[in-house]
Amino acid sequence: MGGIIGERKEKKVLEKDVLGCLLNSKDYKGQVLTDDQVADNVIGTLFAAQDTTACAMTWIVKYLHDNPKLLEAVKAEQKAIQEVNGRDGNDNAALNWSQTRNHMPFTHKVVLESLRIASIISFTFREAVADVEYNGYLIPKGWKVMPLFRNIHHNPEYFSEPHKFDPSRFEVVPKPNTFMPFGNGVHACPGNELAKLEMLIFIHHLVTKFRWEVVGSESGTQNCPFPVPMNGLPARFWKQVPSS
Ligand code: HEM
Repeated sequence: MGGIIGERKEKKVLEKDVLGCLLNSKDYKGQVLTDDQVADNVIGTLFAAQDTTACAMTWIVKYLHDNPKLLEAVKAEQKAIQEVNGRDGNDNAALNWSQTRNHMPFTHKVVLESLRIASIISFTFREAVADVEYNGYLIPKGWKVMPLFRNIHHNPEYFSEPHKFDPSRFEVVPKPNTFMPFGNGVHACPGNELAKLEMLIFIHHLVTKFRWEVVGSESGTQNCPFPVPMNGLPARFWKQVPSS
């Protein structure tokens, strides 16, 4: 990273990508970020954005594989969209925004249920900025508090049969503060909508173009640091021949 600041002075760095924004950003005193701060932010974003979404997608592949009836329902929904896009004879017509927002209600519930069960980020930290009394306990100012999202997501009081993969439970909106795969409050995930969009697009292409078989998967979960199936999810994929 040694040369970035030097080069910044000579070249106008692109502003439209993440690295460009970081290299060009200035604080209220007009100070740019140091190379270490730029590197920290790039690594942080990769960690927060890429690994989380990749883990979520791994679980989606597993849950759909393990629940053939749900897979069929997702396929039906996605094939209907594919058919509409192929009507003009163009099999490769791209998905559009409205289709991802309005024509994937079941797939969307599959995404939410995957996020609930897998609880990719299972907890966060907050610091009490004032004394707080909660349920007869005093949390003194300055103490750290660790909300455990996974415990809330797996609490049968909020989600009946919490270990059952059941996307239909999202036909009813969960009670406030019981479903927080992207956290909550000022530090809630800014990539929330992007991540869900990526998952919908991924599922569309996965189920309309491929069939797959999980080979030799093991039960259990491994945290590296986000949860993935134990020893990964070895799978074989076949490209489907488009139906005439
Ligand atoms: C399935 C994918 C993802 C999950 C489950 C996830 C989950 C979370 C959670 C739980 C937090 C902590 C919120 C809190 O402490 O209240 C968080 C923070 C964050 N996420 Fe995500 N995230 C995902 C994808 C993304 C993507 C795609 C991006 C960026 C493109 C992103 C960027 C961030 C950033 C920058 C923060 C820190 C926010 C802050 O501290 O103010 N995440 N994410």
